[in-house]
Amino acid sequence: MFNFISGSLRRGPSFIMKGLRGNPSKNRCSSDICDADTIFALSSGHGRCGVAVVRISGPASGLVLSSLAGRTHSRTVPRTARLCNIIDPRSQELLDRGLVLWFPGPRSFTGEDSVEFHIHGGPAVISGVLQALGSLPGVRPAEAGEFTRRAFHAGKLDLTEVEGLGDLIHAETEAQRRQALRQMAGDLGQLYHGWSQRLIRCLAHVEAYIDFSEDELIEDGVLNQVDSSVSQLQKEVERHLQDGRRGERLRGGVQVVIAGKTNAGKSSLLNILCQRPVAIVSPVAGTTRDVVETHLDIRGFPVLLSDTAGLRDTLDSVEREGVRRAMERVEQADLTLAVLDSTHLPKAHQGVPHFLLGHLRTLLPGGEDLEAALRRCLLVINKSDLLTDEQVAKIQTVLSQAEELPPVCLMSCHTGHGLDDFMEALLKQVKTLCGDPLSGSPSLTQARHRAHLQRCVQALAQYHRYRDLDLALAAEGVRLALTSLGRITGKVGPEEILDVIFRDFCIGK
Ligand SMILES: Nc1nc2c(ncn2[C@@H]2O[C@H](COP(=O)(O)OP(=O)(O)OP(=O)(O)O)[C@@H](O)[C@H]2O)c(=O)[nH]1
Ligand SMILES: [K+]
Ligand SMILES: [Mg+2]
Repeated sequence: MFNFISGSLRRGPSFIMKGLRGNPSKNRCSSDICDADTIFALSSGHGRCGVAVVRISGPASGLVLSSLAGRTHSRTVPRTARLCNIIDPRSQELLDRGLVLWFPGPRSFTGEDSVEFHIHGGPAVISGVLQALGSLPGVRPAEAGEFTRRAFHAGKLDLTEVEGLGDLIHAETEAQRRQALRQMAGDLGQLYHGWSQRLIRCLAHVEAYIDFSEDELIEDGVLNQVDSSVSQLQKEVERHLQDGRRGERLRGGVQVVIAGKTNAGKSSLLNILCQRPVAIVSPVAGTTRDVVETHLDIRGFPVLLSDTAGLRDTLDSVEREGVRRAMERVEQADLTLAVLDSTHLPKAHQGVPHFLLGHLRTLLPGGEDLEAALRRCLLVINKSDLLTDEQVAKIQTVLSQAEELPPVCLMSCHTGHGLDDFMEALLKQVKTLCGDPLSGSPSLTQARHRAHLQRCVQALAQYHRYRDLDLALAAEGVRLALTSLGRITGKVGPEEILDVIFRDFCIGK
């Protein structure tokens, strides 16, 4: 597409470097730490355990190996476990017998020379080995996250991968683990990296146009191509942003609130879901006042479940505060379980759907439209054991025909009738709210990603706004968009732009 460019390199590529500084060979990080130190840490969990792993990284790792394991690294096969006596270099006392692994840089997690000791997990063994390590010159305990930070500095991981690793360590449910693994494997980083590559190309072309179009070295069509690339990218980023917060929700847990009138059986439902008596259940209306929260794993999906005070008008100021908090929770919730006492339904069954809609109207937040609120709701008609079989059958028939209602479950916390159907309905909603972490394009998982992506979209709009007014300002928009993406991955270096210049512009050279 370019007909030029012998002239471009004569002028030099400095035009492209504006605003992009930094060490081109490494990822950048806000605080620069001294990587000359060799660091060590207990990498397995604290407390008594069968095997503990102590990790060492840095230039003195070879010294550590010879001092504690009596072997020089030149005699040690890399990445192969070997049973050794582990000795205290000060006293030559035997500390333990364990496995030793040698990872010469750059093929290690941090990119530096590294060693791992797999030792017995008793506190005295661990502290003996840690003290022996600390006695060596140039070797010190690691700061929190320092191994990962070194891996980032060495370009082994981008920021999204670092976050994925952190999420994996904290993942409590299967779906969270899947999402974290995917992010750690670089799926999200690659998506953003791909977008960055396209923007770099756009920027390079606009800058080149600014610098060389007067010399008629560039075809006119170049800017039109940039226009459509920027528009296309803008659409993709916007689509990625309109994910209903699925990835963030899966990472942080789905907020589910149980709400309804007093004595509907809300706390009974909470206790069934948790399979233990978390909240007090009693026939006294107004038993629950505070919000009672528990974490649940619903078939691999994380849920933060809250039981709330029953809704009623009351003069009791403490209960009123409870009701206020309940309403607040409903407003913030991803999903509301609206619980109702089945004996309160109208006797004329045809009137049930209308009655239920009226009930939901009083319960769900008034600010947004009811339809949107209904999508985030599951109706639970409790105490079915107090109805006759005939009544249950009639209500179920009426409900199955009521299309305007959210999913409804007729059940009993006392007998467990309808509980399986309720669990299925709940799982379905939770799954929809979290999405499938393995299918489709990877989800953004943090508010930080969202903020930078929103800035990216705004910056791309700046390109369009100034395209015909001031090309330099338009280019600045692309540069800002690029920086926003770079902030997510932690990667934005001039070398990437130089690559494009050399690849695209130096035809035949
Ligand atoms: N028959 C019957 N009684 C139930 C059922 N579920 C709950 N109850 C009873 O209903 C009463 C109220 O139950 P709770 O779970 O305390 O109701 P709640 O909605 O939390 O009440 P508040 O916290 O006061 O708003 C208790 O006596 C429960 O034993 C049910 O499925 N069938
Ligand atoms: K009660
Ligand atoms: Mg209660």
